[in-house]
Amino acid sequence: MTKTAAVIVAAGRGVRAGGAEPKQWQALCGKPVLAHTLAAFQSHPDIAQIVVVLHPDDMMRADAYLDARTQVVAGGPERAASVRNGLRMVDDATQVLIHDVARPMITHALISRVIDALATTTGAAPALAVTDALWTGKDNRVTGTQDRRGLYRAQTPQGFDLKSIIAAHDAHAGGAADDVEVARAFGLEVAIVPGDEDNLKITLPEDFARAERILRGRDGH
Ligand SMILES: Nc1ccn([C@@H]2O[C@H](COP(=O)(O)OP(=O)(O)OP(=O)(O)O)[C@@H](O)[C@H]2O)c(=O)n1
Ligand SMILES: C[C@](O)(CO)[C@H](O)COP(=O)(O)O
Repeated sequence: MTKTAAVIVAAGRGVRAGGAEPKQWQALCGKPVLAHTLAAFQSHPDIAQIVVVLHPDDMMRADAYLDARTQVVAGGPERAASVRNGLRMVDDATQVLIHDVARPMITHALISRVIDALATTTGAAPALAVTDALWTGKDNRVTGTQDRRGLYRAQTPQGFDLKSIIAAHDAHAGGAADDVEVARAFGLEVAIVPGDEDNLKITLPEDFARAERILRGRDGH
């Protein structure tokens, strides 16, 4: 029987976002970013287990947002190490969705799209095709243009057969931009799932206001 776990990576320090504390602990419509992200997975009917990967300094900060299916583990010095630590805690699933805590606008529809895609492939991840012209630049001057055809903006959750992605991470030395990079280096096939423009990664200070606008729109405000 197929069972799905989620690994929520939340061990970063959110340097680019600024603020008095790491972005995952900053408020979004009155609740920490982490609370929004966790709630989306905890309320999804097909998620059997959740592992939250926290910075060692934050190990007690998530207690108020945990439920019976949610466990905490310490992360590592880069995202890939945090993912590995999270994967090691998964013990009640055959496949796993790996998601950035910094993407709190995740919806059940997108979670379900990734889960459904895993029925026919070892990897599946959401992305949006690049629709703008692409340049290279230096010192605020355009230095060239790039062909956008075949380029995508990757999102999370990135889903995989659990044993396959564990083997891929065990075989992958060093960091990686995402888990699709690790999976493909190991030879795994990864299907592209339609992403969601609202599934932004809170990275810069201005992203909080955009996320709040989306949240308020969902609540009909
Ligand atoms: N050692 C790390 C680094 C990042 N992450 C997580 O990976 C996700 C995507 O990373 P990013 O947006 O870069 O978050 P930060 O590393 O916190 O941001 P910054 O690079 O601005 O410090 C985030 O949910 C972050 O918490 C993690 O779990 N462990
Ligand atoms: C995993 C990711 O969100 C996919 O777009 C992205 O690679 C994270 O990048 P970051 O530099 O760790 O923010």
